[in-house]
Amino acid sequence: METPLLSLRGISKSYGQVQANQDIDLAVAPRSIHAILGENGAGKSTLMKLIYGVEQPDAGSMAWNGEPIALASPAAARRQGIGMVFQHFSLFETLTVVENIQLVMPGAKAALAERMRALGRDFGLEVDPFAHVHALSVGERQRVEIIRCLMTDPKLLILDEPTSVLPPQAVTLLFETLQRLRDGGVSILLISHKLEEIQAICDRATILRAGRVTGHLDPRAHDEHTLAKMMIGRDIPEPVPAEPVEQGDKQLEIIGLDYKPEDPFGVSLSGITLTVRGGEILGIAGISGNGQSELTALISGETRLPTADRIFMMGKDVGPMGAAARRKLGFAFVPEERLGRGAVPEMSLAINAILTAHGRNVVRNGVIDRKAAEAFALECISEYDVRTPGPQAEAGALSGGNLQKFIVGREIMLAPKLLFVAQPTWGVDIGAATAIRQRLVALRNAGMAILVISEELEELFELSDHIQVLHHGRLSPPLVTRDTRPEEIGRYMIGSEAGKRAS
Ligand SMILES: Nc1ncnc2c1ncn2[C@@H]1O[C@H](COP(=O)(O)OP(=O)(O)OP(=O)(O)O)[C@@H](O)[C@H]1O
Repeated sequence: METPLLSLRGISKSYGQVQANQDIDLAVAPRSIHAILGENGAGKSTLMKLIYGVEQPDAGSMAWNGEPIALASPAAARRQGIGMVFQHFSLFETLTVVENIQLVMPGAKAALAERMRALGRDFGLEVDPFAHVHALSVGERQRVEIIRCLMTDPKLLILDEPTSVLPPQAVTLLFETLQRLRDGGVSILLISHKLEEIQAICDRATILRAGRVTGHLDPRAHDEHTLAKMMIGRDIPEPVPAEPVEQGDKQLEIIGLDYKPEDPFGVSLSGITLTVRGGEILGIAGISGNGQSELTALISGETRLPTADRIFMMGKDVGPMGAAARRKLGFAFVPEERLGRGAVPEMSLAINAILTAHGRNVVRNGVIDRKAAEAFALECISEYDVRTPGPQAEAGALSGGNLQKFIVGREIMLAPKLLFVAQPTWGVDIGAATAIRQRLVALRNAGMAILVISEELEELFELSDHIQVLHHGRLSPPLVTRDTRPEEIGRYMIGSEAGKRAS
């Protein structure tokens, strides 16, 4: 057998009591696209951090082209020829693309721009080097991150859930790029929860469960069902069907809302009109950056409206009200950013529960009832299958998907009349994603009004009774999901449907 580019033997890493990686063996072949699969908390990110030198293993050894190596830092990994593109981009928005590159690479702007263009041509990563980053789409920003890695001439490129932030068209382009890179001699390690993507481009896959390797295989030789079962150890649950429900009260109504954000890079909203009734799920589709964050802040109460008569919740004019006042009316909210907005990373899960659950008897006469808070957190952990040592664990120590499960669970447990969830299953594994969607549909069947913003069209089709599409700060009319094809939504997403109507 050909000498692997990278091989790991017996790699282990613990965080306190948690054995994040145990006795991992892995061989990455030259010129291959190798997927790392596993449910939330299985240890995928930890393994990538060990390979990129961000963390050090407690035990085990690594070899590069058959020679032993130890990677003390990301700089050491880069010198060896290992590059990593993180899920969260690290670009300065006010600088141009080439200025961002200059921060990490020596060289004059003109020469760097020329190299960027050459890499762009070779690998299908076209971006204008002199564009300002704030003006770029998410897909273009990701290309900049990849180019920045490629400028160091890596032999191994690590990508952590690269497609979760991309609209469908950009995913296809990214895959073409990855295949060209492989054909050009680069190996790629790819974390993804999307099995169809893995089957489309990966040559090999390694499956992790609870920190251990449960299998190495060729993903194209197995169907999605088998792969999913190997990952989560059981069959994927079936979706809950939406039952015919009598139309409930209007729990959220937005009427002709215009809004110009203070942020010069923000998106202005115009003529936003929508209604969510009890017993209904309304989905908002669209590519991020089309006004989603502005609309989300206005609905959650993070941004207050100076004018009245635009946003109503449970029949009350809430536009000028803050977030806490809206919650008192029976509104609950799961934000897109889990750390910082959804949870405070340095605090325990029990304390994080109190942040929004103070109405649930966990605070008495202004004093925190620690026992009640712990019991609430514990119930959330067991109901939503949050993998963590317990309510005293710090939120920041949970894997991304497990924290998402906790936050969604916490908000649902508040039994709101109106629930607003942004990206309900971002970074959540397929087993947990199905479980979250099942809950949402069951709550709808029980009469709750639910608003979902998601970039995943399939998810919206599974969940929503109606879909509206946000594009350039305008919302399409509501489309009845069962009478609508995904291509129609796709046309609204890129603005061609609205243009057709106007002309
Ligand atoms: N800094 C840390 N401190 C304590 N525990 C940690 C830390 N980082 C990770 N862990 C724990 O290690 C385990 C593996 O986490 P990791 O982030 O590697 O999982 P993952 O497979 O990438 O999950 P996800 O798909 O949710 O991103 C989890 O139980 C997590 O809680």
